[in-house]
Amino acid sequence: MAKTRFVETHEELSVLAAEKIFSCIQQKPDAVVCLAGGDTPLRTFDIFIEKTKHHSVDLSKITFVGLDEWIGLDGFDKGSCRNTLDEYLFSPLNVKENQIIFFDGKAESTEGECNRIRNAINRLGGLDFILLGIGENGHLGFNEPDVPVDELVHIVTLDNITRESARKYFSSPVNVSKGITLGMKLILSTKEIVTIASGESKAPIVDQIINGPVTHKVPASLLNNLEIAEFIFDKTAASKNFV
Ligand SMILES: N[C@@H]1[C@@H](O)[C@H](O)[C@@H](COP(=O)(O)O)O[C@@H]1O
Repeated sequence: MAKTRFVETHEELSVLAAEKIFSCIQQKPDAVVCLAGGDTPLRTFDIFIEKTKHHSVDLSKITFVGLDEWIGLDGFDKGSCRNTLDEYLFSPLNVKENQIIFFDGKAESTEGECNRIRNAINRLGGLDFILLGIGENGHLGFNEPDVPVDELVHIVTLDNITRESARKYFSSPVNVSKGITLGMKLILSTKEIVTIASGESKAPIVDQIINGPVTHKVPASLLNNLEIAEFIFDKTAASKNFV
């Protein structure tokens, strides 16, 4: 069974999540780490950056892997997953390009891009740590409800809730209908998984994850079966279950 922690605030959630990433890289200075984009982890990144600077941690052997990207966008597009990670994590930490494995959502061949990322992660022996957010529909990365769970890396047609929520990341309208993402098979085989959710908009899906069945209709619920997985929910996201 996964562990579930309830904390009062987004700040507490961020401190805990940052500690998890920090402890992983301290134990394994050449860890392969995947950190989701989105809004929820941004404060986690700040705290992680402060900690690494405070302790003068050498991150030069860490590999950072991207979780997902909107098809049609790349790191130069403000609001893309890569652009967010560049701004909030990679640039402040001075991470070198050869330490980053990230999807190019503008690649000529999307299947080729899936293969490139799949092979790169395979060569590294898989992921040591992943920090995930949860979509309002329960998605992880871009693994939408009902996606096949036996994929390592794949292209997904985004559902309406995801397209709708995309608006918060972009200052002008973007037409995104597909995403490229690490698949559930790869995510679930990660050695340590931390999943965070904050905000009232996540309360209904968090309630389903806590009280509903483990089902591929709610991809995040699949984490419930894993010992190495931990959920951290703040009071706003877990309002129906806060203890
Ligand atoms: N595809 C991304 C996910 O990688 C992210 O973790 C999730 C939650 O995002 P947020 O933290 O902004 O709520 O949805 C987005 O659509």
